[in-house]
Amino acid sequence: MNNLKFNQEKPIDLIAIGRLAIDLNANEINRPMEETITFTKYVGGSPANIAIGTAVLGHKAGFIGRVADDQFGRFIVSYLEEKDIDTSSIVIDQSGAKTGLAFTEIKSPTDCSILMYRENAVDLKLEPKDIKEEYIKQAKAILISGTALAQSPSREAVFLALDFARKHDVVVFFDIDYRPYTWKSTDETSVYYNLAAEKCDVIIGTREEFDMMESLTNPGNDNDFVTAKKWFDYNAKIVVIKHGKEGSISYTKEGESFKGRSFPAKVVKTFGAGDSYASAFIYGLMEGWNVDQSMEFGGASASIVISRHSCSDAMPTAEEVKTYIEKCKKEEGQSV
Ligand SMILES: Nc1ncnc2c1ncn2[C@@H]1O[C@H](COP(=O)(O)OP(=O)(O)OP(=O)(O)O)[C@@H](O)[C@H]1O
Ligand SMILES: O=C(O)C[C@@H](O)[C@H](O)C(=O)CO
Repeated sequence: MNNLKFNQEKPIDLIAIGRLAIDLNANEINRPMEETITFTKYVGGSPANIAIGTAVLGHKAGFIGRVADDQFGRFIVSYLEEKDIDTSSIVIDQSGAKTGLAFTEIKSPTDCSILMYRENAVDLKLEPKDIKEEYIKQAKAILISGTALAQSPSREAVFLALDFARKHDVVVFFDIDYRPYTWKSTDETSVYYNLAAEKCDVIIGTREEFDMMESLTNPGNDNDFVTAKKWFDYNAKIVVIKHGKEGSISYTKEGESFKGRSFPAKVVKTFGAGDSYASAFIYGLMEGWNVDQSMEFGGASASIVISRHSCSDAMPTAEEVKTYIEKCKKEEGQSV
């Protein structure tokens, strides 16, 4: 059991809101992008990855976002539909805005970076009129992703979605998803992230992302408990701080804390860990599992995805994750 209350009468498990983009992952890995010749195209964008992860795990996902009226936009919508994700609230944008491109550089399994082409990005053209109250009302939970707060009108659209979620008994997950290249200043980032976080039930971020959020209000703090405690005075029930290979730590409003382990991984690339962790963690919570069981599921999913070339295309089924956990525990001599 956990401390979240999902309304089981709602037909959609999780609606993700925000970035639908394209990943172009280098095929010639373990070298700088200057030496890369070919790339493989995948659907990308953190909230898109999380929605895809949710669907592959076996839950019903939906999406609110905008795509460009071009080949990339059609590829994205088609891929989501193949995963049985509801695309009825994806708007085909006619402004000429372009799909965000993430060129990924895999210099080594531990030295990866992303070259972002996000000029006039279509995902940030999301408008309040794209947010349908009747659609959000159908979800047990929504996921907002911090990058969608970076510019208007996307920013206002997200805050409207938050208001509808709070009005209709919809649990709100906030993946901080801080991508500096999308913001003008850290002060602006910190202010808007804090305003959004006040309305959320579960906040997930890395230590560095929380440092950014606290840069104005509690500069220099690196204490995870101090970070988490602040949000329980608002709507938060669970706060998760991710620590890469070291795993994760969570705190609950009731005063519990849990350490999430990481799992062995034959790392191909590091990115994708956060999105796969989030989708599997949310899956566990929606299944009614304990917070620590859900964290374990998230950690195992992450170790699978970083061992594969893609993010979205690499998302595992619930059976794959469970089997991997059992395999690791057996090899570690633990009772399964
Ligand atoms: N090298 C690794 N080996 C095993 N598990 C890992 C590794 N890196 C990350 N993880 C798992 O993934 C979770 C999330 O990773 P991380 O803390 O890097 O989040 P993130 O920075 O949001 O990820 P991303 O790189 O996708 O942005 C960790 O808590 C851990 O469980
Ligand atoms: O979220 C992004 O814009 C980048 C993603 O598309 C990419 O898959 C990644 O970095 C996932 O963590």
